[in-house]
Amino acid sequence: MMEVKEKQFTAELEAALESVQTDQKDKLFSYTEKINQVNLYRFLEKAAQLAFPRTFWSSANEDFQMAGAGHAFELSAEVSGSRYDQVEQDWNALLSDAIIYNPYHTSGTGVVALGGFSFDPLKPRTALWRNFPSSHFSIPNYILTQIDGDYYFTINRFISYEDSYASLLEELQNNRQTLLDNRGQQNDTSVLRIQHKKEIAPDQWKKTIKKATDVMKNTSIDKIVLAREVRLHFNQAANISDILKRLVDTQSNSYVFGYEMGGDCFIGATPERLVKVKDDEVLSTCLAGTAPRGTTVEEDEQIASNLFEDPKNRKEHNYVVQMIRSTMETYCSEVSVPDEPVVHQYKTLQHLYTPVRAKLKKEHGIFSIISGLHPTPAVGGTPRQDALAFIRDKELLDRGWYGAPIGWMDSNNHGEFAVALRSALIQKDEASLFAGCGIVEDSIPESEYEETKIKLMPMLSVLGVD
Ligand SMILES: C=C(O[C@@H]1C=C(C(=O)O)C=C[C@H]1O)C(=O)O
Ligand SMILES: [Mg+2]
Repeated sequence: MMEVKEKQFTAELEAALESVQTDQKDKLFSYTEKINQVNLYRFLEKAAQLAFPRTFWSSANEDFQMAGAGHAFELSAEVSGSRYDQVEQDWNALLSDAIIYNPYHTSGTGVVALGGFSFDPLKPRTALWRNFPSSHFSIPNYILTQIDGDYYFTINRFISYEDSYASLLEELQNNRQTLLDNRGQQNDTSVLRIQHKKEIAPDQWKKTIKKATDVMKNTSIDKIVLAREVRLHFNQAANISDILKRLVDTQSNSYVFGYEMGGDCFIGATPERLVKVKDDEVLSTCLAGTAPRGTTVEEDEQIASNLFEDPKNRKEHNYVVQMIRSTMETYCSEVSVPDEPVVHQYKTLQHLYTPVRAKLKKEHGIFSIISGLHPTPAVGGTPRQDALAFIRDKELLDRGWYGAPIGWMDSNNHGEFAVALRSALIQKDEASLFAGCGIVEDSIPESEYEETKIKLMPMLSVLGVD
């Protein structure tokens, strides 16, 4: 730390400790500084060496990235109905007492909570997701933020009145030094290989699709999203920071996330924004309807125009648009949705895409919108409750955090959540991958199966070779 900054830091820390002791109340202390460039993946490696659980977020165009180390404070709610309210209340309570030094007021610096929810709190949790509660947010102890090429470093420490100034200072300065030290061994050069790949009950999955299409022919259910799991076994423990880097490098137009809990890490590169809030500006995305990429430009364009014209894919997509538009109208004004989707291209596939823009009504925040939107018919179905009941009853998978909101929010009430698709739960030398499809009345099980394969490809390719 430069001399002048160090003085500032020690003065702020001292004042924070004094405030905690005077009020006899534990408080979160947060200190942000601007720093020179630091490699985010190296930061994550150092965090692992210090045994800190890690968090990571990279926005779709990579101009905003956060890497977190440790949990200075955790927000978690197991209650199902009001889990969004509970997290929001705890977050507001934490902020109301927090002692924040942050001259930059830049999104994603200072007191930032990263976290997410499970897909369906009413589905019994299995051992697979034992480390991931129904909702969990972390205010990391240390956050490295990159915005448009500028770097910020935040220290968050929950201070108790029993803490001593000298040991606090030593702890924070030592960790800061280790985490921001860009030297040391380069990333592991050993090659991760997939030794064993097991598709979990693919035939039964296809049968469930048939069941769903039968149900849709005879009831008012229009769409049900069904997902399946692939379990991998590697030659060695997977290196999380390497995999996150590979996802960022290879998956353009995608949010890359990582969330570590109890040694397991949920990672993904998802194309789907659920909601972004910056001041009163709200953005959401309708994404559904899928086709592969072509091998030539002509073939690619032909596939895209077929996708755009295809009634079955347009149907899948329109259910999402209708639902997101009506939900946004509840919480926002000036909701603007184009009449037609466009085709967006990703590494291995193309999607129908409709962006949504709106202005947040004063009485609402990001959590009201999340609670209204999740699960959209892109991951649940329509009508929502009937589709969810079918999934809960018939899908073999414990989705855990797959298909659910994952993201961040800060003390300026800025935040963004994506839908956790194209994702995997890494458990040392094993991993579970997830992919699903929007099933409508005219879905063909075999084609939906092929669709899941192209959705699994990006994750399989960064996790090694067969
Ligand atoms: C369910 C997933 O993706 C969803 C399903 C899609 C579809 O069926 O066309 C497309 C995008 C998402 O809405 C997934 O990737 O697992
Ligand atoms: Mg589809």
